[in-house]
This record gives sequence, structure tokens and C-alpha cells, in this order.
Amino acid sequence: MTEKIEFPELKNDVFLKACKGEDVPYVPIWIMRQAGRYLPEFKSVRADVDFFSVCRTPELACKVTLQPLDRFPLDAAIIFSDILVVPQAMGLEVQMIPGKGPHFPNPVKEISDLSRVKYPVNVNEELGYVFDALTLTRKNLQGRVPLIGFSGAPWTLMTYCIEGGGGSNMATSKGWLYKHPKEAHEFLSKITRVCIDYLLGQIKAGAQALQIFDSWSNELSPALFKEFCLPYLVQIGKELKAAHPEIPLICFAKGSNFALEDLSKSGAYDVLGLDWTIEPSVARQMVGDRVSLQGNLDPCVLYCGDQVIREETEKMLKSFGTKRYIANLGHGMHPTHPIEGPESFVKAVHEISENMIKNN
Ligand SMILES: Cc1c2[nH]c(c1CCC(=O)O)Cc1[nH]c(c(CCC(=O)O)c1C)Cc1[nH]c(c(CCC(=O)O)c1C)Cc1[nH]c(c(C)c1CCC(=O)O)C2
Repeated sequence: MTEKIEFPELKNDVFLKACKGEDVPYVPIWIMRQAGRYLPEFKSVRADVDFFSVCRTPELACKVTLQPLDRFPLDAAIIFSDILVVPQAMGLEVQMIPGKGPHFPNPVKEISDLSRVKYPVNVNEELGYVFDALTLTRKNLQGRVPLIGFSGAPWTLMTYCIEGGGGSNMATSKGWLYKHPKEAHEFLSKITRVCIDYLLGQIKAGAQALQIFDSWSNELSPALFKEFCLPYLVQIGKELKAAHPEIPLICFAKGSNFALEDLSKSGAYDVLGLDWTIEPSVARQMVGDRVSLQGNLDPCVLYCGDQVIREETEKMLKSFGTKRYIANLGHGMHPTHPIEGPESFVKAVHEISENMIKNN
């Protein structure tokens, strides 16, 4: 057993309080993809270093994680990495093609290709660089805000491994679910095991909350979601909760609105993330007060000026209410967003919600 690492005392715990449903002075906010190409200082780091080298160099991963916090008074940091480091740890090559996104030169096209997938995986050996980045970042944050770790969800990772990248309609991987359900479950189980070990390692390294991104769950029907997503999402949440009940867990099953009730009743997650395809008050009705909610401003609002951003933020806050709620976009920042967008958004969330709470 290694010793527990000592970290600076946390100064802003508003995000962690909202995760647990405790009273807050204002609604906390962080933004998916808050570190990224809309920031000139990120682009200048990326000008010299390729994407996965940034992820693999703790000093650089730490530097870009902190960049958005130096600009905006965000209430949480999210470690700079990518969900596709897990397929890499399982022996699959992943490249990041500028302007196109992730690319697997040798995807898992056929059942026979599964023999190329490495399992079991020693996460300390394969993903120790992420743990080092987390520890360094948690130290350098000096307790300003909590640090979020993350992983892709098993279905989203499997679909990337099979399709070889984004941009398809997931036909091959969805085909597997109907044609090869047994092999699909075996592959999903293996990915789940690696994700759990990886997330446990992230907690040990300093992550103070974790988000599971099921970015492609919206491709699945309710029946397929129930069979191929839900059990693995619940397994991840339950195993992490059993080991670390103090760490808030966020599940973002993008667009799978029908699953909100089941996920909220599973007891596996503290927070459910939402995209913009659901009215906040409807989501709240589905989940009751069992979980906190996170989201869900349409990222395209951030192309507008301060006034429209304020109006849309106010509508969102009025529909969610200020309890058990974390403000965020419904998906990540776009590389083409103007820098003023997130600035107005963060300010509006803080000011409007503080007033709502004061006048309540
Ligand atoms: C599906 C997914 C991926 N990666 C991720 C997801 C889940 C969230 C989502 O649904 O968007 C998660 C992710 N990727 C990245 C983060 C960093 C932390 C953050 O600030 O949120 C996080 C949390 C950095 C990144 N990951 C990527 C970039 C841009 C690449 C670059 O810098 O050249 C960043 C900042 C690349 C990436 N990585 C991935 C894609 C599809 C792309 C290309 C899209 C694009 O180009 O914006 C896979």
C-alpha cells in the first residue's frame, strides 16, 4: 500500500456541496471542454506538441488544465486528458488528426480482432501518466477549486474501438449489439474493469470528483441502453461508491433522457449530466430529489453577446432552481467559440443564482 498523498486545503467547495445536495451560496459552474482550442494559450501549447503528448506530459497537462481557471472564476477544474487513453491502454493505437478528430488505424472490425485487445491492464503501468498529472495539478491548484477526473463509459469507448473514430452513425458497433451480443458483453465487461481500476487510481492520485462520459449513448434505443449501457454504468458507480463513498460521481449519458429515472434510482451516481434536449424542470421531475443535475445550456448560445447569454442562463436557472444543481453546457466548448462567451456565462450563473438564493 502506498501512503495517502497530502494536498493543500480546499478553499472553494461549492461544487462538491452541490454534488451532494447541500446548501450553496450560489450555483457552481464548470464547463465541459473548458480547456481547449477556443483558448489562444491552449493553441500556443498545441502549436509545438501533439495532442496525446500533452496528455502524457504531466507538466503540460497541468498547465492546460489551469488555463481556463486563470481566465474565469470556475468552480471546478477537470484534468486535461482524453477518454481514448483507455483504448490506448488496451493496446489499440489512437491518433488525433488535426481538423478531423480521433482515428484508430486498426480498429476492432471483426470479432477475431478482439484478440488484439490487451486484457487485463495494469493501469499503473499504462495510465500512470494521468495519475501523475492529477497529483501535480491537485498540488498546483493550491485548493482553489476541486479537481475532477474522468473516464469514457464502456459503450462509448467500445463504439470508438469498433468504428475507428467519430463521425459514423455507429452502424458497425450497433450491429454488433444485435449480431454478437455475447461478444459485445464480454468486450464491455473488460472495458468496465479497466475503467473502474483507472478511476480508482485517479481518486488515489487526487481526483475529488469523477465524471463518466457516455457521449454516444444517444445512439441507442431504450432497450439497447438498458442492456448494453445501464448495467455497466451502474457497476462502475457501485464499485467506486463501495470503495470511496465520499467522492461524488457524475454520469453524463448524453441525450439518453429516457434513462434518467433508472439512473437516479440506481444509487450509483450523485449527479446526472444533461444535454439541451430536455427541459430542466422535466428532468427534475424524472429524478425527484434523488440526485443533483448538471447542464444543460446549448453550447451555441455562447456564440451570442452578453445579453442573450444572460437571458438564456436566467431561463435555465429558473427551470432548474438553485438546489442540487451544477451549471454547465449541454456538451463541450467548440473551438470556434469567442472567449467572451464563457466569460459572460460564468458571470451570469454566479450573479443570477446568488440573487435567486438571497431572495428565496
Ligand atoms: C467523445 C470524447 C472524446 N474526448 C472526450 C470525450 C467525451 C466528451 C464529449 O463527448 O465531447 C473527453 C475530453 N477530451 C478532452 C477533455 C479535457 C478536459 C476538458 O477541458 O473538458 C475531455 C473531458 C480534451 C480534448 N480532446 C480533444 C481535443 C481537441 C484536440 C486538439 O487539441 O487538437 C481536446 C481539447 C480531441 C478529441 N477527443 C475526442 C474527440 C471526438 C475529439 C475531437 C473533437 C475535437 O477536435 O474537438 C474523444
